[in-house]
Amino acid sequence: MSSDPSGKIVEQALGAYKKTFAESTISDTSGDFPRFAFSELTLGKRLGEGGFGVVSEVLAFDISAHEDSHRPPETSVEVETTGVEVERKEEEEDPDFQGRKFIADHCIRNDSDARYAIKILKKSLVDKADVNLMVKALADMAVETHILSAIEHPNIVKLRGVSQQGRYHPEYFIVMDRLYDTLDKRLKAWAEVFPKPPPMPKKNPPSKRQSSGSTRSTSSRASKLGCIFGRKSSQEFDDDEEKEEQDDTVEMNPTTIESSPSNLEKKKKLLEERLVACFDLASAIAYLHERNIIYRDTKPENCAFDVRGDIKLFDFGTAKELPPQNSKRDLTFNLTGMTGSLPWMAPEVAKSDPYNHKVDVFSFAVLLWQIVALEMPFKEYESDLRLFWEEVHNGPHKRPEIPRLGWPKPIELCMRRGWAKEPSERMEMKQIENILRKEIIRVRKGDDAGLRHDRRRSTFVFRR
Ligand SMILES: Nc1ncnc2c1ncn2[C@@H]1O[C@H](COP(=O)(O)OP(=O)(O)OP(=O)(O)O)[C@@H](O)[C@H]1O
Ligand SMILES: [Mg+2]
Repeated sequence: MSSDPSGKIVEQALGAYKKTFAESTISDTSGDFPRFAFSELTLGKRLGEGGFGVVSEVLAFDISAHEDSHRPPETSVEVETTGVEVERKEEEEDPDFQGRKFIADHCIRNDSDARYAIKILKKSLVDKADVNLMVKALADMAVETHILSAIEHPNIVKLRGVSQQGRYHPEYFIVMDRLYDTLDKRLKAWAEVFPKPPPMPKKNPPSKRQSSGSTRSTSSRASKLGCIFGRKSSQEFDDDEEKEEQDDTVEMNPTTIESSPSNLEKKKKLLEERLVACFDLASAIAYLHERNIIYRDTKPENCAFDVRGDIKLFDFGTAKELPPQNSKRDLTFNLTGMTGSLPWMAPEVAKSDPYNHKVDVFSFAVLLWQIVALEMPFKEYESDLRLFWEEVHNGPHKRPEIPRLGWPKPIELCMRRGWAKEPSERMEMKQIENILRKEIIRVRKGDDAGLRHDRRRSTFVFRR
């Protein structure tokens, strides 16, 4: 990466960035974060890449060689000291030095794991010099920096530092916490714990569709989700453990192997783990909505687990701050259409109609279904996009299937009232968060430990 993008690209990217924060009430505090030159970083493994960005772990921040350029202008120290003491005193008092040192000193955990990662524009994108793509990529990075600098939630990735280069430089980067498995990877691992049984021979013709908003698919893991949420409801799952064990001895029943006492324990743990991930994400999105920010790209690829196993939302390039008048809920805005990823995208976004924060509720409801069902939503339309448009975004407004025997009613409610066609009929994320909290407490038989985000331990973020 060499030359600066042309003035025209910078101007357009700045324009797009400003549009995102037209009447902003959240301040960009990125100037308060420790700053680093790209040449100070020793990068390790490449952790992933998206449309614009590539993310790599940072093995070292070599701040010593560049410290001179960071030192503030000489200040007069009115005590008699030696030159070395003056220097040390200046360093100790300089918040920028302290922030940089803090990151440099903490960048490796337990002598081996990188604690931080950087996101920088993909070299191939910069080299391609496609004006429109570059504008979008630079604007996304600027938006992401602004939003991440202004928010703090235990389930949103933390910004730790920024690049010294200006925001519209191709070598601009942000430093954040290094995350591990993305949710899509974890979903596959969860699905493998209790593999999908072979399809049962059909005894009866399929019964009528049980509810509005179901898809065509009846085969799926979702239909046998009894084995994950309890056959009838998770309440009965809790109450009828013994009975269930006996029921499961039916010959050829594919759940036989899965329902030994130790497997029941495993299932419960897995259920709880997944519900906690859903609750944490709901809480993160509700937090954004309280600040008038819409996320617009909720999907498993944009969620990942940290070293402690807590889920985090990241990738804020497509987030948007709504104009303040949205305090009158359910006003809609003319925003960019087709933002996000199709299976989780609300119909109004797909159709480029005006929309508001309820688009995140739609996406979350589809994601909730995915985490419960351990299936890809709308996969039956994978090879027929036209049919997907016809049946999901238009016509019958089909939705993922909720099995006939049902999941816990509150969970079903979050799905049905989350992906309602009319945004005004969708619940608020806060309501969903509260429902999920109650559900976890119920599954844990009253234990509410760790479910108050405002009381959770959060790692220290160094700012001036
Ligand atoms: N903090 C992190 N720690 C570890 N891996 C990360 C982190 N942030 C992102 N990744 C990995 O890098 C990938 C790309 O990141 P991200 O989604 O932010 O980039 P993007 O170019 O903005 O993506 P998109 O095309 O989805 O908009 C992610 O899918 C994930 O695998
Ligand atoms: Mg992404």
